[in-house]
Amino acid sequence: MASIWIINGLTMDADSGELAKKHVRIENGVIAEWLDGSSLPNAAGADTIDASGKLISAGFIDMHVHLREPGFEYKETIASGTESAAKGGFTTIAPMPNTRPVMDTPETIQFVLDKAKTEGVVRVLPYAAITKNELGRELTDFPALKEAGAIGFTDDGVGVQNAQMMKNAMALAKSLDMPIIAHCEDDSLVEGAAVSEGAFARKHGLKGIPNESEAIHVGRDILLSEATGVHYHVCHVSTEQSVRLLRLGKSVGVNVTSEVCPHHLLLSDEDIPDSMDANWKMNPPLRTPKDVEACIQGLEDGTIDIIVTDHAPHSEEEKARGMARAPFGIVGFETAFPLLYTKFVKTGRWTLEFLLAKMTRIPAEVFKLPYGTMKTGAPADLILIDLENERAVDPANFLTKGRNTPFTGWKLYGWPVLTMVNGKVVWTEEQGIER
Ligand SMILES: NC(=O)N[C@@H](CC(=O)O)C(=O)O
Ligand SMILES: [Zn+2]
Repeated sequence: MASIWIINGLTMDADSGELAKKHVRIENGVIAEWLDGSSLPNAAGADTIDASGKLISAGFIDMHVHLREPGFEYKETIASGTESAAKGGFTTIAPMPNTRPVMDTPETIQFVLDKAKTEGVVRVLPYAAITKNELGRELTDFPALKEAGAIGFTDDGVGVQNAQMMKNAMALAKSLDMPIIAHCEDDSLVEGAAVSEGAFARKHGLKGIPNESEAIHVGRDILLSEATGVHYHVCHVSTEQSVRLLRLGKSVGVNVTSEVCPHHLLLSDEDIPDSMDANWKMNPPLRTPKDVEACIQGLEDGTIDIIVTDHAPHSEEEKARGMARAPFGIVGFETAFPLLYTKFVKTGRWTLEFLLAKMTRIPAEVFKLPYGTMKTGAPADLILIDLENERAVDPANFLTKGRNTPFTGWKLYGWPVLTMVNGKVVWTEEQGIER
């Protein structure tokens, strides 16, 4: 592999918070050298990428995504999902096991890893199910799944309803030094509701999903994590009560981490249009403005560790079934960074450094991954971002098969323009996907 220079890019200095011009050399897929931007390097014989005016960041890491393959290829494939991730600036993604068949055997994990290698364009680190077929009845073969390459265990899409089952899973995961990742939802409190308890449900006379349905599992599992010592990670936090319990758990030293999605930081149930458009239906649902603010503050004070998209593509036909009958979920890769950059960084509430850390360095730390860093010697997972130009979200341009987003038409800044994984350019705004 020839060496590559990315010249004249802007990097964020973590200490000063200033953007500084830098050049970076990539050798054999690894970050080899950073040079001060004052004079151009001698790049004879190397490929050169001019990053003038663009931000250089470590590629984003998304620890909660749905690639739908095997089984739901009409919604997404490993090819289309990783292309969408690349366009969104994500270089490492962790797909959930709620596929068909469920990723609950070494063979399914191997299938996903093989497909990702041959057809994917970004790094794919799969989770395996906690219970067979995600039915909550019988644990999967944790040692064999770890051996096959699963990076953690989760029944995402559903909560593990039985506390003893969860405790057994945690004890076993702990013995293998593996994390448990939990979709927190007590089914007995939900009963088929499509939206959160709150203003929208009241206005339309709908049964609502209560906040406790999430927080009860968070509280239960923090106690079980304390009892077993396992690294316990809470999926898509959406309620003020969950944030409170996480804060308490962390304050007494429980090994608990958590994640939040852009939509739970930007939208409340009061934003759902009266048309009942199912592109506003996801699980957990959009909660009250008070919950949104609690999630933002939880992220800001470190109670919530990282940002994930919960990219959950569905077909247009499925989403056209209406609020009551459409499946839960919205796409996320191609809007995540521009949304958060525009709404939190450009408005002055967050620093750019804070947002980047929540999408790169901290997810790598939480899941002990050697990515999310621009240090020399690290894999060259690098992205370039245009912070200057405003563009409206247009699902017609998405690389995901999903068109299910509530953010259509939002005018945003911070669009990625180039994505490199292991030193290979896999996507550019100009050329599209490069395999
Ligand atoms: N988040 C969603 O609304 N849907 C996810 C499942 C999940 O992450 O819980 C899906 O698989 O569609
Ligand atoms: Zn989930």
